[in-house]
Amino acid sequence: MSRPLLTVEHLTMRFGGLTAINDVSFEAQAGHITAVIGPNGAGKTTVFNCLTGFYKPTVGRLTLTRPGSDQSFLLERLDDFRITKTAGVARTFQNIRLFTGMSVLENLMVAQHNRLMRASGYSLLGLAGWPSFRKAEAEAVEKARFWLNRTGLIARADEPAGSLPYGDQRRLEIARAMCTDPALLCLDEPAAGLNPRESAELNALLLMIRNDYGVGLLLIEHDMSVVMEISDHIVVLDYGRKIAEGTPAQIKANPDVIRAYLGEDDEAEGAVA
Ligand SMILES: Nc1ncnc2c1ncn2[C@@H]1O[C@H](COP(=O)(O)OP(=O)(O)OP(=O)(O)O)[C@@H](O)[C@H]1O
Repeated sequence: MSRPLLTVEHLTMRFGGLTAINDVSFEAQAGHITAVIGPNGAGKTTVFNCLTGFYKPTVGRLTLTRPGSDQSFLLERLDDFRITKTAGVARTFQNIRLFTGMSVLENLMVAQHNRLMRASGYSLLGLAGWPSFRKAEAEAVEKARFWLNRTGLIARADEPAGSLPYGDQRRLEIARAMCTDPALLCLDEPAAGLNPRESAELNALLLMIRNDYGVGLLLIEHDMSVVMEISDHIVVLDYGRKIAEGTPAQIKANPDVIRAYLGEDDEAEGAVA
């Protein structure tokens, strides 16, 4: 069997006297959607921040193995920009972070800045007209337009990103992350603030990315209608510890998860429907 896309081993993160993550281990596979769930303060965002280089873990090993190659990267040893560029880990944020004054298309061009600068030879002359830059620029526009098509945003390519409805901005963030050709896409609460129709569109988009591009998705989400419908595997955290992992059916039936997070009353029944 091929190696997992992501292997998290004994991850521990302490902030002074507070242990936000305590000896957490799990795997995420390429072409799968893995969700990390748990109550507020359980440590979900801290896991993402360790994976994407915002924090250096106190203890633990985070291994990313690019599919179809033997290349593995220890993420905790890479600078944050190399985590995206070399290891292929992209992320979106709980609070949308777009360049709101730039157009939708320009937001996707910025995501490809590294490739364009390389093609320019890092010089103004290069920017002005080297053939390699012009070719890279045309490819970057093509890739941006490709993802705008796939996310249903192509008609809005020239509008300022900040003028898009909230659900469109969330999809634009995902399109921007996809423009970096990630092996692992980390999404921090992508359904936050979406109405039921937008949530359903988000589910379809994430399933398309999983199915058509074989990307591994790692998802933090409180909306159980999203988590239970699209996840292949769920990891449950509580007070920084992993208390369960398994399929959606296993997680829904797990007494520890019900006690700590999902709840047993009618309200929780609705939450996991
Ligand atoms: N930079 C930091 N400094 C100190 N404490 C932190 C820091 N980042 C997170 N924490 C603490 O770590 C714990 C886990 O926080 P984290 O944001 O990872 O939880 P979460 O599961 O993502 O919560 P939520 O669902 O509310 O976003 C919390 O007690 C939080 O206050």
